[in-house]
Amino acid sequence: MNYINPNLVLTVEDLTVSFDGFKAVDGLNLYIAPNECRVIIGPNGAGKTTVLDLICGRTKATGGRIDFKGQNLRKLREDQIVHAGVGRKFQTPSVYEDLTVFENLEISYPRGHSVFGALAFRRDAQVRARIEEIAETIFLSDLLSVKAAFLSHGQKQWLEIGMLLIQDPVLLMLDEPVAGMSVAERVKTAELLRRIVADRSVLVIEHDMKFVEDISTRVTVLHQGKLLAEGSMAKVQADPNVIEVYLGH
Ligand SMILES: Nc1ncnc2c1ncn2[C@@H]1O[C@H](COP(=O)(O)OP(=O)(O)OP(=O)(O)O)[C@@H](O)[C@H]1O
Repeated sequence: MNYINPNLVLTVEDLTVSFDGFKAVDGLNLYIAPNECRVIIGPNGAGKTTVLDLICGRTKATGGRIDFKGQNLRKLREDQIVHAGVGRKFQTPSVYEDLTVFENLEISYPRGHSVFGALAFRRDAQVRARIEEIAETIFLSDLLSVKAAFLSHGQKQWLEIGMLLIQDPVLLMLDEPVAGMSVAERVKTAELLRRIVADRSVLVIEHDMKFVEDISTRVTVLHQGKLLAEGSMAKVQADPNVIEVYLGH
C-alpha cells in the first residue's frame, strides 16, 4: 500500500529489524494521530525500545516504512530526524547536573542563525519567556536557579522532558518516564503528559498500568516483536492473549 494518510503524524508499516536473523520487531504497523498519547506495553524483550530506536534512527530497519508527516524517516540520520520534529527521551535522565534548571533549558533552546545588537536582545527576551513557560509546564518554575544536581529523580525527568519540549517536537517519545518516581510524582507526570499532548503527539513505553490508564486513549501491545493487540485500556485488558502473555503475570 502506498497511500499515506496526511492526517496522521506517524505511519509505520510492516516495520522489521533483524539482529543476526532474530527479528526484534516483526512486521509492525503503527499509526499515530495528532494530539494522540499512545502507550506501548508488552513483556520484557517484546521490542518496545527497539521500536523507538527505529523511529528515531538510532537503529536502522531492515524492512518496512516509517513515514513522519510525509517524510521517509528511514532515509534520514538521527540528527535530521530530531530536526524533522521527533524528540526522544531515554530511560535514565541525562540533564547537566552542574547547570541550573534555567541553564539546562537554555542550552536546549534551538539555535537559529546568529543575530546581533537589538535583534539579539529581542531574542534573549524570547528565549527567557519560552524557558519560563516550559518551566511552568514541568512544575519547576520555582527552581529555575537551582542546580540540576539538587533535583529529585522525578524533577530531573521533568527537566529532561522540558529540554525536549523547548525544541517543540511534533512527536515526543518517552521510554518509561515514571520508572523510579514516587506516587505523587507519577500523578503529576500524568498531568504533564495531558498538557503536552495539547500541542503534539506522544508515544510512551510504560509498565505501570495505573499510569497507562491515566494518560492513554489507545494502547498498543507488543509481543515477540509483533502487534498482539491494540485499543482502549479496557479492551486490551480484557483480551485473553494479552492476559496470557503480559497482564496475567
Ligand atoms: N542491537 C541489538 N542487537 C541484538 N539484539 C538486540 C539489539 N537490540 C535489541 N535486541 C534484542 O531485541 C529484543 C527486544 O528488545 P527491546 O529492548 O526492544 O525489548 P523491550 O520490549 O523494550 O524490553 P524491556 O521491557 O525489557 O525494555 C530483545 O531480545 C533484545 O535482546
